[in-house]
Amino acid sequence: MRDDPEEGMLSWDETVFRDEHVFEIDHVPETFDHRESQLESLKYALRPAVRGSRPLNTIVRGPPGTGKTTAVQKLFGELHGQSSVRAVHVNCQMNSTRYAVFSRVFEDLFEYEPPSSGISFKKLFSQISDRLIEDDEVLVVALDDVNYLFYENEASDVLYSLLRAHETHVGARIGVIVISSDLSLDVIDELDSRVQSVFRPEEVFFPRYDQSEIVDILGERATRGFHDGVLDSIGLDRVAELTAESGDLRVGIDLLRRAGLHAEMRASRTIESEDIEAAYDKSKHVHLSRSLRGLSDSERALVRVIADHSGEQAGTVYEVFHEETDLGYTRYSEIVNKLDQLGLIDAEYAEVDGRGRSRSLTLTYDADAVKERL
Ligand SMILES: Nc1ncnc2c1ncn2[C@@H]1O[C@H](COP(=O)(O)OP(=O)(O)OP(=O)(O)O)[C@@H](O)[C@H]1O
Repeated sequence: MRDDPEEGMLSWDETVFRDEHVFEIDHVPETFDHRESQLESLKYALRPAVRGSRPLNTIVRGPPGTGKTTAVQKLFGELHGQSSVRAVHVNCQMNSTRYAVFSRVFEDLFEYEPPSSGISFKKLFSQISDRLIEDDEVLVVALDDVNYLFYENEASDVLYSLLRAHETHVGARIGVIVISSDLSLDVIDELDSRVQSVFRPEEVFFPRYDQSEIVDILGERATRGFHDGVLDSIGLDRVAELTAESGDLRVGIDLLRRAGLHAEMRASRTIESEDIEAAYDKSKHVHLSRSLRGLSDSERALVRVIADHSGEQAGTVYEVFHEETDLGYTRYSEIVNKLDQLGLIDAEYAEVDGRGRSRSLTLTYDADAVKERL
């Protein structure tokens, strides 16, 4: 008897997923529970904009994957119906210079991109302000992942321009929501004093979800995403437990999706513990993947070198890096600092055999996991 090659496989139209899209990274969930007080505070800060005044500037802080972006996007979605408000969300990981941030705002207002060069920042800003005044709109800019502006030394310039707009462009009304997931970064403290004197934001904090909240949120997502009976409560509890280890809800959402795919690969119509454990090996690194995604070529090159020379002295690492990229020491030091601030490496000063203090550079993640994702 011939083996049936189809045996042990689900047919093309058999799947554990009812709607796989709900597990995608940019899916905005329909239900958004456990963030009532944060939404209230944000709404309070934004309310003046609806009446045509500048909103209260706000700083949103909290660890990764705690719903900060989603909360702001939900409220911006509601504001889009208001003719007096223009709400623009800027991802600072992707737009990490002042020119790039304002280009995003320009693009939102004019529905086309400004030239990437050949027009001065001043001109770009004037066009934005003129447009706002002409349309009688209040602008709210959400600077998401603002920590990236600090790593590039652009934060003070960006905020200064936005916050002083009503003085430099009379009639322009602009407010900012600054979002940071880097808890070691003291946003206000790190700004120039000229910015500090005009930036006194409201603060909204997003704590980690506790395990029962995670069960609740992921359970809702699983109900929408999987067919009935695919994931039982024991499986859901395990996913929540693994998610709570990092506190990043993204791990849990990714884990649900990968566990579903793993079950399908075994031709199973239900997710079992082996699917969850196997999937977790990849899902636990979603934060790492995200940090690596925004890096430039030379930054990636340095991560690669450190992965091969983890724990060695900064001077030794520099020699290898310079050999590969031809970049100088100043740029090298800047990149080391950025990778350190991103939590990808630990750059610690230590005594070296009586020769004074030097930094040693250590990768904070497993080297293979990093290299696989570069
Ligand atoms: N209360 C919630 N209900 C449903 N889904 C949620 C909730 N909070 C967060 N999520 C989901 O978790 C994921 C991460 O949320 P979000 O991107 O808003 O986090 P964040 O705090 O902005 O993270 P980061 O600081 O890393 O950018 C998203 O896919 C979002 O849909």
